[in-house]
Amino acid sequence: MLEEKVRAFLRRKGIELNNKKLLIGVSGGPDSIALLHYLWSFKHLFNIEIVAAHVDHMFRGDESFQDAMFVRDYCIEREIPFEMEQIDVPEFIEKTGKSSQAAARDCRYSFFGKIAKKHNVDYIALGHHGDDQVETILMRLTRGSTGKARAGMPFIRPFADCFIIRPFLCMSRNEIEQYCLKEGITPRRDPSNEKSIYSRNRFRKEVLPFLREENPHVHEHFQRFSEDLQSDEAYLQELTVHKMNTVMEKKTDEEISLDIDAFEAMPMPLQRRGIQLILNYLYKERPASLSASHIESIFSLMKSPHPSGKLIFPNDLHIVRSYRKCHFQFPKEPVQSYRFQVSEPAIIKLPNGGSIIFEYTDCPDGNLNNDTLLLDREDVSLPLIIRTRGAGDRMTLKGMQGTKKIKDIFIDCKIPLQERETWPIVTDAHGRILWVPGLKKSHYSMQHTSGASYIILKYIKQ
Ligand SMILES: Nc1ncnc2c1ncn2[C@@H]1O[C@H](COP(=O)(O)OP(=O)(O)OP(=O)(O)O)[C@@H](O)[C@H]1O
Repeated sequence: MLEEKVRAFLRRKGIELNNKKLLIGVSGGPDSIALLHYLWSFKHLFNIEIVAAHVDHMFRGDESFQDAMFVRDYCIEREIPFEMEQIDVPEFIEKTGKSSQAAARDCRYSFFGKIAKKHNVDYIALGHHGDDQVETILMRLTRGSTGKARAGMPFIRPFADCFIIRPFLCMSRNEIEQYCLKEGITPRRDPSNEKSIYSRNRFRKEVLPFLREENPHVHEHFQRFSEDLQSDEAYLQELTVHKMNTVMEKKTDEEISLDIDAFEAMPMPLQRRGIQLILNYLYKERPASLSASHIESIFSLMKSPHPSGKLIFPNDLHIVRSYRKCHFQFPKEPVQSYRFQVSEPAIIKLPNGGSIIFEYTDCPDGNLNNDTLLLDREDVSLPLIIRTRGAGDRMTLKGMQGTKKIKDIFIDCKIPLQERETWPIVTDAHGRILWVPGLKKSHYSMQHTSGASYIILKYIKQ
């Protein structure tokens, strides 16, 4: 019996309808009219308040208006408050370019949200049933969905300050039809439910009969599968968030950097979810063209024997591997190359976020590491030039014979590709490279010898 099964299902899901207010989305088809009837007939027993809501999508002219009238009349006869709206979905499709199903859904849900607020309801109940669930799961698996999308429709989810629930997920289409017959309800039939142009209808007609033949209770097993997968998924998701916070750095809303070694030490199921997490964070709206093969290509990039490489994803998301780091970012405005001249004490702010401090000193203190350069005031030709790298730049390193390419210094010091473009280089007035701040000094750099007068340059990285 439908009544007992639904009550047991709601009990198992921990939903207490007593003293609650519900909005029911009623299309006039068998499932939602049966749901309305079911909740209405238990109104006093449950002590619930119900409101019915119908949207005329204006797809089928007078026929769809008659659906609305059917639901309205049903409600008037039973003194059920009724809300309806005619929404010009064909016009909405024209404006947005959405598919007819997606457009109708968007319009419907925004109406539900509005009416749910108006009546201050606890739940919005929809008529999706177990066969819808089987179709949804199979369609999503066939299309290649990931994560919790594979689990189909949730029984409950938050929506517009209340919750959407689907009390009929435990029932088959056939059981609902039987209930309608028993209760003397003659639902409206939407002819588009028969059209094979819709993928759902093909699953309904071709796949469902086979499964039902194999096992008449197939929808119950799919529903269990859906619930188990959703709870496993929620748990793994929580673990993933926790772990990912230790291996990635959110630099901005549009940039995340990942430590590859720490990431690869995570268990594989968390790695896959971790990548999804990054993509969901960066893509505010996930592009439809993003597929499982994109995720695979990120793993290949990180595992590649080459220390650097780049992928370009939909909407121009760049994924750049540089040594043991992987950067996910939407490219910023390209940073222009720069060139500053300095011949007296000053602080030069660099476009890469760092700065260089120019000072005079007779008595430098502190340790003279690669972030500090000491020059003899008598020897150096001013102005000093602070600029980005140029093709063929070379310098003579302190304590070494011959010259070395600046490019090789960046490679030896494992400076990520994108940082090299904006890294400062300091030369004297003749263009001789004196210093690659933070990395290497040339043989022009001095050790402190008392008595002389110096220029001291300090590099403060971002
Ligand atoms: N035009 C509508 N107005 C109000 N609610 C709707 C409308 N269309 C769908 N719904 C709600 O969304 C649920 C799922 O819709 P879907 O389009 O998948 O099914 P349906 O074939 O319309 O189902 P039904 O047999 O209830 O007509 C319906 O059961 C109903 O609760």
